[in-house]
Amino acid sequence: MSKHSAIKVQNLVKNFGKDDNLVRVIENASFEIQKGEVVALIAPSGAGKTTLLMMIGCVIEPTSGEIWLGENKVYHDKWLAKDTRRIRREKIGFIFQAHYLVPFLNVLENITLLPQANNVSEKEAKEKAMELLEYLEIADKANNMSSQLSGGQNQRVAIARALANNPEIILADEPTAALDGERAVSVIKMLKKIAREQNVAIITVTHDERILPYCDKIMKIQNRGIVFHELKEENIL
Ligand SMILES: Nc1ncnc2c1ncn2[C@@H]1O[C@H](COP(=O)(O)OP(=O)(O)OP(=O)(O)O)[C@@H](O)[C@H]1O
Repeated sequence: MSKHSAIKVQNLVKNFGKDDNLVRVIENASFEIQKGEVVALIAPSGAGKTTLLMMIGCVIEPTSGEIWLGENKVYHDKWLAKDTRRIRREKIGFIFQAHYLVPFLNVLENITLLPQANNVSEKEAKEKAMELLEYLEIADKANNMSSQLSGGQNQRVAIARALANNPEIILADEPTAALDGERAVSVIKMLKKIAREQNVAIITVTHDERILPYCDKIMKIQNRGIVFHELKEENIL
């Protein structure tokens, strides 16, 4: 296990159901993603992108195999940690296509919600949130409600929320799908900056060709396994 490794997966298998209803989604997938890397996960609908992301995020239990997050082995044919929610809270930031900000809380409150649930003081959580909003150039919206923000602004708030716990890994499920070209590129550039400056590994599920040139690698689910493509124009989709 190298100290630069953020995610390592070995012989991962995921089936849903059994007998006649058995659905084989992932079979013997093995790969490693380094800290600071931005990886695009692409595959046809139903190929298992969300399932793979949610297994890495300790949300869906694999059928078998091994998963390391940083230096911690979290899964080996069963969860090795008693409390997977805690791993999730401490190590992982999630960003979704729809931003899922809480509508009756303002921007600042949305970002401080999780750190406060993790026993960070209100003052400290707010300071960190303001720092993130400034970094994402949206500090002037701190006291606005989500409904008063544009799609791109809400998505930046969702990124700030995902970063609020200093995660080692960000898992994003189509974060730019709802955005026009310019905003999509601005969001992926932001994610790349975060990956580089904060040494965070990012996997982003995407159907969005516009953002691929900003990723370091493309990871595809093919024949229920994982293959990587370096980013050369002719390999894109
Ligand atoms: N809880 C479940 N029970 C049974 N089958 C499931 C369950 N969740 C997902 N599946 C099946 O697993 C496969 C992979 O689903 P998944 O949502 O991971 O695909 P995806 O690549 O993210 O698709 P999309 O691009 O359409 O979002 C699909 O065939 C789906 O029907």
